[in-house]
Amino acid sequence: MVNTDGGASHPSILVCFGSATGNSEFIAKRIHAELQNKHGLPGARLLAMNDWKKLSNPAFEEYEAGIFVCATTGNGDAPENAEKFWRFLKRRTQPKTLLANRMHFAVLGLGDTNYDKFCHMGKSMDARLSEVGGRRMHNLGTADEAVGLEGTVEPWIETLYPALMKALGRDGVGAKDTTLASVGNGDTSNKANEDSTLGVGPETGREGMARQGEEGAPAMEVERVAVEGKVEEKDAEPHVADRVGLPQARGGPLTQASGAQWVESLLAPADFQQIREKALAAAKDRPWTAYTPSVKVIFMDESGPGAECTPPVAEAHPIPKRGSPPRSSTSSQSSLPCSTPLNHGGASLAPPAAPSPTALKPPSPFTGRLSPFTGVTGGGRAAPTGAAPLATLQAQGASYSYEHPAQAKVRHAVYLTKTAGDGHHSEPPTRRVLELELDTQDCDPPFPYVPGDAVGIRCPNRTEAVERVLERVGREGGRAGNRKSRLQVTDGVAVGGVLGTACWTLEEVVREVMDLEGTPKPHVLKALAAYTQDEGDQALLWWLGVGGEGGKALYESWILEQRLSLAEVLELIPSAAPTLAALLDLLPPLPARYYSVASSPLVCPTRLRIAFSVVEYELPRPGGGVIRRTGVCTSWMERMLREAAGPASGDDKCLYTSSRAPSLPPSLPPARREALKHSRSDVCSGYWRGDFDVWDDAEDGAGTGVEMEEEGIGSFAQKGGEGPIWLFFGCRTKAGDWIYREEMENFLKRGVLSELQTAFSRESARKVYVQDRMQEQGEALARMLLKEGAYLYVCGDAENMARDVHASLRTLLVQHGGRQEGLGSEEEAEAFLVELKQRQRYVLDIWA
Ligand SMILES: Cc1cc2nc3c(=O)[nH]c(=O)nc-3n(C[C@H](O)[C@H](O)[C@H](O)COP(=O)(O)O)c2cc1C
Repeated sequence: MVNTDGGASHPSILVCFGSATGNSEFIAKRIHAELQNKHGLPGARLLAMNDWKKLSNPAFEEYEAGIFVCATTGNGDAPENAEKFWRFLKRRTQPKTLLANRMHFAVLGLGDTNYDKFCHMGKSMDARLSEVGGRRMHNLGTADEAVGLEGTVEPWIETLYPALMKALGRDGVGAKDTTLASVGNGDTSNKANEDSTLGVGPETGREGMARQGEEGAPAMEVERVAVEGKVEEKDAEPHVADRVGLPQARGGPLTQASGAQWVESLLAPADFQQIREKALAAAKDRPWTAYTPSVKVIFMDESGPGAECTPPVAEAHPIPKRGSPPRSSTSSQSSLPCSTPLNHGGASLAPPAAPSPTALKPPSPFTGRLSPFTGVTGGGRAAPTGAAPLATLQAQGASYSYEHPAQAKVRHAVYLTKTAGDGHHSEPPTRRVLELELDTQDCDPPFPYVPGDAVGIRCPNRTEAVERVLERVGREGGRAGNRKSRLQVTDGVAVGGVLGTACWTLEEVVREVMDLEGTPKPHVLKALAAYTQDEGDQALLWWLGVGGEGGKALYESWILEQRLSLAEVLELIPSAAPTLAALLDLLPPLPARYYSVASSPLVCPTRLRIAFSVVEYELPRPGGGVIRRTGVCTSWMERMLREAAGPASGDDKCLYTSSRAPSLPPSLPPARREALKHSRSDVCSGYWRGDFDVWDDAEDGAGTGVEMEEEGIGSFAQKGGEGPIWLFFGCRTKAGDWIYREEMENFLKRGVLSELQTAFSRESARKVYVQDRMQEQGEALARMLLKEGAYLYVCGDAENMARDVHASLRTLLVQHGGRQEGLGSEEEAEAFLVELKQRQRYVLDIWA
């Protein structure tokens, strides 16, 4: 959380965020920095919405302008750091004159159209601010993560600034950035307020922004910053080597981007040449925009004051405790060595890309870091509604977070999928699912978790990416050329919270903190143009960054569709050499990747399991062929484990395991302990109450969809007698990726499961999915849902599986419920399903 008040008495502008996974926070930080550094508004205050009372002037209604960036989480809910504020704002007793027609406001909502209540918070907040007397200075923006946030966010921000300046009566004053000509639809009239009284304000979604772009002045036309070849040295700090402004375009022949092997497949050189020529033509006679980073990098001198700074391991990741944490039942068990009973169909290690043979090493610390999250994962993945893990965590007094992660050791890792070479199967595996057990025993305070939690793994950037960036920032000269140089960052925008006050080495910052793997946003490319020596490269980056006249289409087809990372862009554009300050300013922090917990704290509170697919996929390559891509974190985990494990030994099922003796926590009742010896599942805290479940595991993506299976079924088992439990499970092939098969069959045999329906999509000419199996069992399912009060849990892919399952449910309800149940049409069935969701009887844990 950012301490945002800075002591200024009556700042007039608030930039507030409500964010669960960091997107809104990052956007708000960027807006705040740009207001301060580019638009001459140093009084702007940045804060998480809940922190409004911490301001030196907590009378939020007295601020002249408020910019609200808010995500929607849960089932249309406010993120935790906005909840309090939202409760305050929507209080019925709030006077209609709360904002006294004084505060000008703008709301940017973040959401995902895979969810039912798309951008519900943004829309509601926009409407409510208007209801209580705020004056809307800019259209509501609704950014959709399903198609990429930047399509809405970038134009919304571009048009926000002129609208804000107009609202403050400062048109053009203090604006250093000449992109301010476009006013967008900054209607501050009362009409704008009237428009939003229905609860959904005038929107600026993707289409809305397109319209707005047509009306506003195109950015290309207004960027007129003359830089006549001068490289300005703006910062007087020793060792700060920020080059500001654009070097003189040299003309001369285009540099042919050779592209090292790791990006060679991304773009044919011939295409590249053509593209650069187009960009040059588009950029002809266009002036450039300077870029001024708002962060300052101070390289520490070994003998100077910096010698006292603390390296990040000790200082940047202390685990803060809030008072003395109360010992919960979970945490009290945390020092016990725990069981890892392994009795499932794990595959022997048959590495598709085995490392060079080495001896098996003893378990080593997991160099990634763990941070818990409120039931969410990156990439729009949701943990089940109803779980409140972070609250649990906080109740226990620990406050691990992205910035303060815990460290864990790997105790055990095994492939759950069978692979070619395991002695049983000659077919290559369709995919590899790895189960990993992490030991959090050394965490102080304990690292608690509950079923339904997701844990974030912070992994480093790929070595190639790190090397590329180090080489480029090294061109800045001075200490930026030395990867071991310690540095501190001040006025940091994006990564400030992660760096804290510790001094990191240059290499650490590049490897662990900046996101080099994400696709760079257009504004990043535009800024990069200012750090590029070659005329063709400059034109290309600028063209991609400003959009318009083909640049936007190129950005989509070349950067977005190929999912080029920043490091790959640098590889393809050899003359681009941004400074470290620029990168720290422009890039978001490397995000944690979230995985649902696949174990139960009651079996062992200090052993935490996750199961994930090693992400590998292909994208169509422009001009034919395919581009192979791999997931950053899952590949890293697999590689790390392989390196630790050494070569596969014939009958070794485990990729990696430790020698700890298994034992169960003594506090469990004897009967329960006995039961647990025979299964790896356990009870959970009341979340799973259901009667049947659907898990589909056939899709790509890092999640497996099965991770809560143990929890769910274990919970049902414990609750025994509440009703039958049906499980629909889908994957590609029975032999290849039916993970946890043994457990499922065991549950069936023991009567824990009443029905197990499997669907294998690649076993026959006709693809069979879980929804097909559900149709076959339509009558029973409709009866359970309509008459027997069944609960339904759907877990897995959001885009295809969850949608198809939903459609199937509608159909089977009409077919088997029909008129006598009041479900004569699909619309009526849909209304019934919506109600089921509201009652938490139809719960989704899905991800795109
Ligand atoms: C658990 C979870 C629940 C979500 N629920 C919704 C929702 O109900 N409606 C919506 O439009 N988006 C929903 N989203 C999508 C987020 O709003 C979207 O990913 C956004 O970019 C997150 O921004 P943040 O990182 O600032 O939290 C949900 C995402 C997660 C992870």
